[in-house]
Amino acid sequence: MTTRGFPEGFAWGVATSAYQIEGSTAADGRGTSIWDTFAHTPGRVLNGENGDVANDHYTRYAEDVALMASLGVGAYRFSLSWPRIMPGGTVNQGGLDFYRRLADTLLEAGITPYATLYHWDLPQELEDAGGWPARDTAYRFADYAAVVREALGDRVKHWFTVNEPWCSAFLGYASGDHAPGLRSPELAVRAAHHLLLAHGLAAPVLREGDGLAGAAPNLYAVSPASDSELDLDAARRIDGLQNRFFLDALLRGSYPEDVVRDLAPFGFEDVVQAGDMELIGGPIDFLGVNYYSRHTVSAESDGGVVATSPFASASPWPGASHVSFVHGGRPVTDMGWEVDPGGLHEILTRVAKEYPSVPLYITENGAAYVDTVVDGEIDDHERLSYIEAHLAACHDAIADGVPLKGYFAWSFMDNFEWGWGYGKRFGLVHVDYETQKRTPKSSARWYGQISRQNGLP
Ligand SMILES: OC[C@H]1NNC[C@@H](O)[C@@H]1O
Repeated sequence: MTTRGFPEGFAWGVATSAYQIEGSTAADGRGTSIWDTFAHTPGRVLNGENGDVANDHYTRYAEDVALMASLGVGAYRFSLSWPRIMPGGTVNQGGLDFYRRLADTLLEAGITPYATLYHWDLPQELEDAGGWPARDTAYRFADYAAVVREALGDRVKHWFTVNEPWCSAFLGYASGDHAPGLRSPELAVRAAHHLLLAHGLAAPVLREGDGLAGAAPNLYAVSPASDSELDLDAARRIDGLQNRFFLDALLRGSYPEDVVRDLAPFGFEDVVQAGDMELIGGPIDFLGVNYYSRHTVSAESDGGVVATSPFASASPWPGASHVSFVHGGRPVTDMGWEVDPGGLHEILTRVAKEYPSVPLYITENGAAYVDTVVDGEIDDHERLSYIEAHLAACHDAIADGVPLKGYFAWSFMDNFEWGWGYGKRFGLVHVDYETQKRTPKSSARWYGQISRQNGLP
């Protein structure tokens, strides 16, 4: 019974990424990624865990697609492993063949493939040549996009260029919490621009013919801890780096002046070259929004940090010194992130109101909670409630005129949660890593029902 219907054709999906689930990191010609290197470096990932095996999805993809279909989801957002497709800069048919098989299996099951080209697993040889701080990497990404479009464009029509460029740039090169684990704000601001330039160069390639493309930034609702001038300015800085830097560039073709000013001490103005912003702000068919929580920002430096790794790290916020994050009193997930579905409504209506109109997808939304297996069942009512509340926020946003076209739950199944290893479970489907047994949680069955009925009770 649906009392809150979603628009006809709304895409109900689940999402994953290559390094987090595939395993088989040396199979069929795959090259090394920066996450292979990072995860095998002691002290970078909890318990020394890595993606060598992960969910063994590379060999179990058909089983996983059949499980998705049995649940009733209609779309699947996955990522392509760049080092599997172009190790050492040369095309690897063995890697492309895997994604051809995956796309064909999805289509045969009636599931629409949505492919992300970059979900953080840069080929190591490109990092050795300078990584995202090096402008040439953006052009190598465009070459990769052309190979992918040629090989998979007959099967895949929906493309996302880069996933969460904020994470790749600021966790990878400023805080060091993510691969390649560097701690240089100067490198981070260069990386942020070149990830967006990579998007700008690749989007026209992916949009040739009947291709549809966008990017998938991670956006947060942002509030000051108080209405003091210092807290208001701290919130401005965080909102600028987390949200407006990416939204303005992608949707307006310019960077916000206040953020450019904040980043000037890190050499940011030298990074942008003539023509870059026209490329970055070029036409897209949709924008992905990855949303998890709200930042409540204080100018007091004795507050907390947003946990992005179990290890002590440097700040991922160049130019935002004396900033800390406080809890607003809401329940938190196993990641320590506040549950705030109102923040999703806030972000969606803000993008729809303040930026040129573009169709939106929730490309990631979900929650980690500690799951307990009882007689082979997992009753993950907290995760189900989290998703239900955020879907209600989506429904309200659509009623308020937001052109929301779909929702991808993060994640289809438990997987490698970066610096946290396998200890944080976001999946609708439970994975026993000893046996690789998949078990749908109560949230999976509920979500599949919502998908089939295209609406909330
Ligand atoms: O932290 C949960 C997710 N957030 N966005 C990127 C994904 O790779 C993460 O697993």
